[in-house]
Amino acid sequence: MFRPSLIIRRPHARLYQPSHRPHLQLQLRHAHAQQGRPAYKPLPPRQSSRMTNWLYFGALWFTMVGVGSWVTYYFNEESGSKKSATSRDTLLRPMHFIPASLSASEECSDPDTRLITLTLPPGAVPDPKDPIFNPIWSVWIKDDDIMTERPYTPLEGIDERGRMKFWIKKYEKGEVGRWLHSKKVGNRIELRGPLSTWLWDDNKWDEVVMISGGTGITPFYQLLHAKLLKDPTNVPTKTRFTLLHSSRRLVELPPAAILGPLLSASKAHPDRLRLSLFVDSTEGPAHPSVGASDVQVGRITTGTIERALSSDSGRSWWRSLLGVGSHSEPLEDKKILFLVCGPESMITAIAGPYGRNFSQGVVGGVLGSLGYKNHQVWKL
Ligand SMILES: Cc1cc2nc3c(=O)[nH]c(=O)nc-3n(C[C@H](O)[C@H](O)[C@H](O)COP(=O)(O)OP(=O)(O)OC[C@H]3O[C@@H](n4cnc5c(N)ncnc54)[C@H](O)[C@@H]3O)c2cc1C
Repeated sequence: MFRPSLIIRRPHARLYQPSHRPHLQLQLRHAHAQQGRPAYKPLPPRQSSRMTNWLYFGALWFTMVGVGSWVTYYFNEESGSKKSATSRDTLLRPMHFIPASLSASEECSDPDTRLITLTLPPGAVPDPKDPIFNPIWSVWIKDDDIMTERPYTPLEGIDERGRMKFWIKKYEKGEVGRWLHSKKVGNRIELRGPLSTWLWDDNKWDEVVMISGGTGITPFYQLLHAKLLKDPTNVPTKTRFTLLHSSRRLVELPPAAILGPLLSASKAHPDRLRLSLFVDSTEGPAHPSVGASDVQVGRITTGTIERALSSDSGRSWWRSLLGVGSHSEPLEDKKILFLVCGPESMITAIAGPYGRNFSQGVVGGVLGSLGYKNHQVWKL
């Protein structure tokens, strides 16, 4: 997901794909002009008398006034519907950029990342209950300076006031991430969306295991926020979630705004959510809300997946997940899904490389060695 090869560089022409509506309006005007032509056709010559002339000019006058009134009325009505069509166009939509305002930009313990909040203008806020906002989705944010766009994941979706919060990383030579970090509160940022990243089904999986690295946690946080964190009293799915997240150092772990709710939910509902954090090393600057005792040191391997799934479980959950000691159901029939998102090297180590042309490729890496098949693994 965060591999540079997935960065979609669209031709500029597509960024400015004009609305089809002005074109339609032009067509309508043109059509009416053509329809109007016969009204100006010279009438056939007649035998005239004074009375006939009066009747003739009277009828012509009424016709012209009538046609004129109709045309005026029609175009006024048209412009009314055009107005509402235009305002509908300002809703957040995939085909049109709309202006949002940067309403917050907060530093994180990792100086390469920021929590950025963008707010849509009131007329642009879509209905958050629209199924199109079913997790997992993202928006394209446009860097106005170089006319380049990148997808980013609203952590908590979109609220009724049009706010979307993002955890965004900047790269040393990266374009849009650095540009976003440089923006100040009040600045205008253009975006379009939603872009459905991956479709979720409340009833499809018994277990969903998410494995992320760095900002690859954002789609998983979005999913968990929608299904568990937002309203723990009304959880629409029976799926049990496990999140295994790794960062290089403590300081690079996600900010408290992300880890706090996850840690609380995993403590309050261990039967619904398990969370394990991994770092390469505990040396270096501290993280404000996570200490060395809260993390495991090392990469995610076969052993760490097994251990994470079995940790504090007296109910042998991991045994059924991994098929250990269970002969009743073949592993590939289990309703378990692994979602993997992060740097390409991590995705390859956990689930094998992507295939050609952005296809999923076969399952390899740790999950391949555990026996999981393509329908049980998705590389975001
Ligand atoms: C669906 C989806 C959702 C996403 N959500 C998020 C999110 O919520 N948060 C987030 O931070 N990211 C997210 N991303 C990643 C994001 O879209 C960008 O890919 C990322 O921010 C990098 O973009 P950039 O323009 O800053 O860097 P780019 O300019 O694209 O550069 C990316 C990398 O390539 C390197 N690079 C750049 N130019 C060169 C060069 N000339 N030679 C060699 N190397 C170079 C950079 O140093 C950097 O390491 C998401 C991606 C997808 C596909």
